[in-house]
This record gives sequence, C-alpha cells and structure tokens, in this order.
Amino acid sequence: MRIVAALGGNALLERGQRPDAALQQANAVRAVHALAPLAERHELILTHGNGPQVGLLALESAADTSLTVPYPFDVLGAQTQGMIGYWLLQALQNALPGRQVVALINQTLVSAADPAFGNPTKFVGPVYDERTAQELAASRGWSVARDGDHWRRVVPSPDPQRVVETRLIRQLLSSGAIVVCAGGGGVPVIRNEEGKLQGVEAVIDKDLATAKLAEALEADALLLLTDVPAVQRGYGTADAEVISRATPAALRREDFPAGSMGPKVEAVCRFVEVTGDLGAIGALEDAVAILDGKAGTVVTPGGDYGGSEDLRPGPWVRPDPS
Ligand SMILES: Nc1ncnc2c1ncn2[C@@H]1O[C@H](COP(=O)(O)OP(=O)(O)O)[C@@H](O)[C@H]1O
Ligand SMILES: NC(=O)OP(=O)(O)O
Repeated sequence: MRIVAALGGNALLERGQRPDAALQQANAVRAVHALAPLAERHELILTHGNGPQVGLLALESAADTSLTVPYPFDVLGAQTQGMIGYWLLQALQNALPGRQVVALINQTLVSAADPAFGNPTKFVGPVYDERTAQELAASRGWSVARDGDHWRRVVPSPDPQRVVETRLIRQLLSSGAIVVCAGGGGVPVIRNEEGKLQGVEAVIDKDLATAKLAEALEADALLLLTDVPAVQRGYGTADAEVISRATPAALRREDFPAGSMGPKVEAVCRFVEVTGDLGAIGALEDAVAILDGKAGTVVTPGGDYGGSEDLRPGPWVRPDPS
C-alpha cells in the first residue's frame, strides 16, 4: 500500500515547550518510532508541520539588527524544511537501516489571487496570553487569534493547488525510497506573469497540502497524525464524543475550528471525496492502530471500515537496492 502520513508540528514541539534543537530532535525520533512499522510494510511518504518552528525563525529574523528586512515566510519555510527534514531523515535512517530516505526542499503552488492573503488564519510561533498577543500585534503589525486557551500569531494560508515536485516524488518512491516532503505544506510559490516560480509570504496548511499530494500520488491512505486520539463532536465540552467512523458528508455537517481541526477535516474529506480511498485523523502513536481500524477517526465513502484488510492488501516488496 502507498501511505501518505502527515506529522503535526506540535508532535515535534508541544505547546509551551522550549524550542531547543535537542528536544525537537528527540521528538522526531519518537515520531519515527511510531511510523517505522508503517514504513516496513508499506510505501511511505511523510510530510510534517512547521507552525511552531517557522514562527520562531520569524521572531529570530525580526530580532536580527544586521538585516535590512526580516526574511520572508517562503524563505523561513524552506529553512524549516531543511531543519525538520534533517531530523526526520536521520531518525528514519537510524530506525530503518538499509532503507533509502530522502528529505526534499520543495514548493507548493498557490494562487496569487487567493483571498486567504487578506485573511490570516495559520497559527505560527509560540503561544501567548491575550494581553501579550494584543501588544505584539500593535507593536509589530501582526495578526493574532485565539488558539484553544492561548493566543498566537496568524499568517495567510492560501489553498495548495499542486506540489511542484510531484513527478520527482513519484520517481523516488518507485526507487524504494521513503520520501519526506511537503514540510510546512511546501514552500509557498506562485507562477508570476512570466510563468516563473516565485515565493510568497504565507504558510501553507500541511494537512491540505498533504491531501493534494496524496491524491496526485494515488495513495491508498492518508493519515493525519496529531496530538489528539480522534476528532470529537463538541470538543472541549462536557458532552464531547469521539467520532471513530465517518463519511465526508457527515463530517462536513459538523463545525471545526479554523487553524487546527478545521483544515484536517477538510483535508481528509477532500481526499476521500475525490479518490474514494481512506483518510484518517488520530494520534501519532496510534499510526498502526488507525490503519488496523482500532483507533482514530477513519473517513471512508461509506463511513465503514473494519481494518487494513479493507484496503487493497498485499505486502509491499522492497526493491532490490542493487
Ligand atoms: N473537534 C475537535 N476534536 C479534536 N481536536 C480538536 C477539535 N477541535 C480542535 N481540536 C484541536 O486540534 C488540535 C490539533 O490541531 P493542530 O494543533 O493544528 O495539530 P498539529 O499541529 O498536530 O497538526 C488538537 O490538539 C485539539 O486541541
Ligand atoms: N504548516 C503547517 O500546517 O504547520 P503545523 O502543522 O505545525 O500547523
């Protein structure tokens, strides 16, 4: 089976954690520990978030007095792909000796006319209390919004249209490699009037980009792995209940917050609606259990799923490296 899995930015850096490299690298090793069994049995494409990290790099760049202007978000996005891609690359190589692993710097095409450029929704950087967030918004010209119990900076997040390097990713997969790509949703680019690729100031939602990629790669399953065991109806209320199976139509009747669960639900719905294959949302450590039908929120065209036997079965044969 071909599985495209997305790793939440919070899996590498939990809210409130100090962003030390060693801590994030250890978190990457933990994440890979949960994902390695999938890579042993299936073709694996791994994407990752970058919300906490790209916001941190933006703060660092803004504080660098040697710069005329701080680095733009496309450049910062590429930096996070390098940094997080390196941690995942090394963790995967150590967990799966003998396998070829590649971490790509890659771009995702968006529309210059996307209304998201005028309506920032993507959370980046650390969490603040409301007063600090409002002060930072006033002094730095940021947009800020509530993220659960906290406040964070928000930046534009245009809809991903296409992962520019899709064809190359296919080639790497067919050579047997595990591919880490579309980090932070991919570096956001437009095609300018001369038809050239050009970076734009935005952070793409990695779940929506991952769904686009999974569709283009004809994946059998899309797994969005995060820090909650499943999608809940009435999340945060006394009546909250887990949704373990759903159709896209049933999920679309519910309300989920922009910037967190909203884009994940939208991403799995789009993937299942277009492909008729399986999309799921759940906890990183449950990656294998989700595919076995024992955890997470599993979304299928019929809203039913018994386990991975329901997917097109058959072991993935590792290509001979010679
Ligand atoms: N209905 C819901 N069910 C489950 N989690 C929800 C829901 N609504 C909001 N959330 C929040 O969504 C978060 C996951 O989204 P996000 O922070 O964007 O994840 P990640 O960075 O891992 O991609 C959870 O930690 C949870 O607080
Ligand atoms: N770019 C992105 O969606 O990052 P997070 O998953 O960390 O929010």
